[in-house]
Amino acid sequence: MLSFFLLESADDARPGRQAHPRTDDDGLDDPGYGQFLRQRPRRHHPEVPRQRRLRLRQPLFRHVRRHAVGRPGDVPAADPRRRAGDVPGVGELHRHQFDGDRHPRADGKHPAAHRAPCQQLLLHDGGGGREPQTDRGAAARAGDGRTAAALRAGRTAQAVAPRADRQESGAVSELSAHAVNLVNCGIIGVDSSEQIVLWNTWMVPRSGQSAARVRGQSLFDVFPELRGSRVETAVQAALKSGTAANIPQSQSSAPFPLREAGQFDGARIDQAVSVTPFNEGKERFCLIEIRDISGVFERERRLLDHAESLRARSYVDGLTGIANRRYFDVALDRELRRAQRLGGELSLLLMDIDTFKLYNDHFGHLKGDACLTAVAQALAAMLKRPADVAARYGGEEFAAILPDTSAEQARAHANLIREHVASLGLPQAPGAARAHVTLSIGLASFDKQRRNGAAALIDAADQALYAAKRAGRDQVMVAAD
Ligand SMILES: Nc1nc2c(ncn2[C@@H]2O[C@H](COP(=O)(O)OP(=O)(O)OP(=O)(O)O)[C@@H](O)[C@H]2O)c(=O)[nH]1
Repeated sequence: MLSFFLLESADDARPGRQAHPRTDDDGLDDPGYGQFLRQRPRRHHPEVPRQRRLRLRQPLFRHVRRHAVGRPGDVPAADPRRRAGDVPGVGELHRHQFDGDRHPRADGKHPAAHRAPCQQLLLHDGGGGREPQTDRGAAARAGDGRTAAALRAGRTAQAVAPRADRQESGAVSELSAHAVNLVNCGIIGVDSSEQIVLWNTWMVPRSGQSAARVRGQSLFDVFPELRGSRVETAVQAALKSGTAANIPQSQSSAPFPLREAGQFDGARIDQAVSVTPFNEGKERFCLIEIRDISGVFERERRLLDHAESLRARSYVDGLTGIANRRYFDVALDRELRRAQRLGGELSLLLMDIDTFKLYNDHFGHLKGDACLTAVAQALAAMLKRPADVAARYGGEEFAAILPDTSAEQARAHANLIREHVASLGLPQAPGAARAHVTLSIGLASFDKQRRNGAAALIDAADQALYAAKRAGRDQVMVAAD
């Protein structure tokens, strides 16, 4: 059952008050709507005692406009999170309805006797400024073959006749009108000449345009930027050949200049737009549905960011913060293929901290970890080219990939790295060959004939590293040809 609210604003109650345009709750100029509210109580309910009228202020106006459908005695039902007491005046509104139902009036008549003529459904007409259709025939008409005429007349608000008198088709039409204004998406109807005949309540605060302002105007005058767009093509195809279309997200995520309700200078909301033709009598119309999918986009973006950060983390060594073995493998493969393709040079360094077992045994594992991290950071700091890669190869072993670097250049750079690590002055354990932490480095370079794969290159660098160890540590050895 539909609900009927009897309303009067505090301003309206003042005698002799001059009617003047009022700004509606969306901050939009909507004189018709304000006037409708002001005039209604007196015109339609002269017999209701003044003291029983509600004195509504703006917050309640907003609430009622948003939650105008319910049953007598319901708490405002459109928003289940709200209860009657949440908005000042709403509880009163419902009490008022109860009172009207339960208690006899001063003149002894049961309120049911005066309720019928007072029945009004306050359904926002999108700022149309029209009187609601109070004649019972209007509801019925809107459901029959004259819907097209009703659309042209812009009847987005419809009257509710007493239920007993309602015709089935009229009731269906009323429900449709309510649904159009309650759905959580934008609905625009255009006729065969692309003029707007339907503009639901959702559109008003997001476009900054009331139904009264846009009704009868060309869609492309209201939104000039849509000219030449995929939306225009889709609307024309719908009107000319009856083809429905979804506007692909890839072409534009926000074709209509719509923003969060009430935010006229923020970013546009992301939109899913569909265009559907329909016929009414001999005339073809087109329905444009606009759904706000900003939330979906935002969630997608967050998921992508999360996936990206997981991927990045999966390539980082947890202890030292430089690339891990997994990344080293991927990078070496990529650089080798590049060198093979372009005939370029590529050198690989394998580095090992000398007598690190002694270090660990003397200072303990935690200090050992700190030493590994310091050496790793020193190594990374020495590799400045964007394509260079410093990685922890495993345990106390590190690797460096040096693209576009010959064996001779790599040897010089390896010595700089070794000296830099030595210069850190990290104290070694007693009994080590040096008083500070040092590196041994094995070097191998890409060779198209013999060392053209990752395994061969790593093996050659490894052998050079062990040669450096055998030769006394703290030195660079180049793999033999
Ligand atoms: N603290 C710490 N120690 C590690 C880690 N990974 C490997 N090590 C230690 O590194 C040491 C490597 O020792 P060895 O392989 O015998 O080689 P070394 O003592 O460095 O001697 P040379 O390589 O011949 O100079 C071992 O004691 C490992 O426990 C790590 O992540 N943290």
